[in-house]
Amino acid sequence: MGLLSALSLGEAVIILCLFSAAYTTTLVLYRLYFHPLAKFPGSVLARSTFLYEFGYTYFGKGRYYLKVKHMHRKYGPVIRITPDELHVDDPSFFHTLFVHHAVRKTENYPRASDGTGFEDMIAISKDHDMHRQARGVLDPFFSKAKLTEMEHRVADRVQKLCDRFRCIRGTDTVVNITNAINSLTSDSVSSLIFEDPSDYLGDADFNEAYFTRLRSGILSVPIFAHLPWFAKVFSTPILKFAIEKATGWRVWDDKAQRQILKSRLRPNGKEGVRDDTTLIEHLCRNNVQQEMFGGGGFCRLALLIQQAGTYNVSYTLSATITHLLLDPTRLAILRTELGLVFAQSKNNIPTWRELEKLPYLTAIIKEGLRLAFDPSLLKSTTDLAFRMAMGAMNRSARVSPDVDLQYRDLLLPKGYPISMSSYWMHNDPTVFPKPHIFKPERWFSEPGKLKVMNSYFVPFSRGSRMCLAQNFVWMLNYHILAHLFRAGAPDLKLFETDKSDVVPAHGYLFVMPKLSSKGVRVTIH
Ligand code: HEM
Repeated sequence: MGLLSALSLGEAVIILCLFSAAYTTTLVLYRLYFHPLAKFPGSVLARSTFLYEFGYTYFGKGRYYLKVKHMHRKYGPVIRITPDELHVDDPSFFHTLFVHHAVRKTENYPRASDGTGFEDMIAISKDHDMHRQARGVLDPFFSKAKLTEMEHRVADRVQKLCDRFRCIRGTDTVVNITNAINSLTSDSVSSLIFEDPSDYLGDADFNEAYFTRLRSGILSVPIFAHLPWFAKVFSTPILKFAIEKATGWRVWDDKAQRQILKSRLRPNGKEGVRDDTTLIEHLCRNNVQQEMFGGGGFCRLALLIQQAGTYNVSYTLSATITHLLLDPTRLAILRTELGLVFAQSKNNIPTWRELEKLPYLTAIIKEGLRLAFDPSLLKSTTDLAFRMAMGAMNRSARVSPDVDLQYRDLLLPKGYPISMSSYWMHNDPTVFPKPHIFKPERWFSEPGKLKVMNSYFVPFSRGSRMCLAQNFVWMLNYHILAHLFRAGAPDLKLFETDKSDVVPAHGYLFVMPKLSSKGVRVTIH
């Protein structure tokens, strides 16, 4: 106190600056020369500061994935892309990194959740053993068998979407398909979790405002991720209340609270078993402790699952639909295939099981998940080399807590995140010739080639932390595409939409097309 009061303001500022400079220099030197990852190559800025990643993600509008690829070209297949993280650019390592729990323990990298609003969960759970327990109770609910029992919930909503299209048919109304599919997906996911699900499909504009906010939320993730104090300010109770009021996100919490009460009040024996069971009821009946999902319990879990994948589904499907609408020849092949199955199925409504036997439809869905686009949209061949297929542009990281991982002659130390990007695998021209072309027929290759393609096809990741809802995503894809393109379905025509509205261009938390895109829009005839 005595020393401080003896200093003038100017002197105090100088001392503070000197102290900060000394601290920063020491930290940078430590990161460059003494850190356990110091021997791994990469640009000096990437190895010494997180600002490099922030700059390319925020100011570069989600283009760090391109910079990372550039660094690989210069420094080799294993590089250090932040002070804490290694990145591998070699598909042969994917199945070593993303492993099943029987192979070894896998933890999540907490920084990957920073800025998403789910920092407390780090997807389902950071810790390996906690994660195993949680997936142990969640996986049965998302199994193919269980989803087949709940299939009518998705089929009914697809029907509702088609009915709405029929009502609009012949008018000049422009429909935003991206928002419509977002609504369909949100309502379908909601129907798995709550007895009182959302009804965005009933909104005149398919709840455009909600999804616009979701999109701007995705764009602001880098700010919240890199400035944690900023996120803390926003999570103060008053601001939280204001944000929840403004965004309407509170609605899921309220629904979850009500659902927990309802489910807990039901008898636990056989008489409590119901056909229209929900995820929350499933957890209550299995006496799962809420703490398994962190301090927020079932409510946080419900919110996570509700929001985890709707954006991905609507982006992928909007792109697939665009490719088909721009390609009458392929669309005709699909329509012929669908005609047969609709004619032969009970009540002219095929089931998921029947639809997944259709080879062309299946190839279209796979190609949509791999997602390609037209190279003529790009200005230069350099662009072409970089922007070809979707996959997760944003990398995905795993931590091996107990054992070092071997990559060729390198030992990748345990306890540090190692990441990879499926984007480059889906985009490998040696496996997917002309990867920029949307070509479902590529999935009819001879068995040897197909085996390699399938091992490079990882839209849902692999191993113990792969997507919880991949079966659900397949089911949704089958129903939506089959009903939109069956004979007699309303005819969709693209409105002021071209491939640039679906070309992956920005690698934020989720992949985004050009930021000026208004989504895929159609008129209905
Ligand atoms: C096209 C659609 C989708 C794609 C491509 C996709 C892809 C993925 C991927 C790659 C992961 C692993 C992330 C990582 O490595 O850290 C993942 C995890 C996850 N996904 Fe999806 N997803 C989709 C849709 C959905 C939907 C609709 C839901 C919810 C109903 C969902 C729920 C989850 C959850 C909860 C996790 C975390 C799993 C865990 O930590 O164990 N996803 N997803």
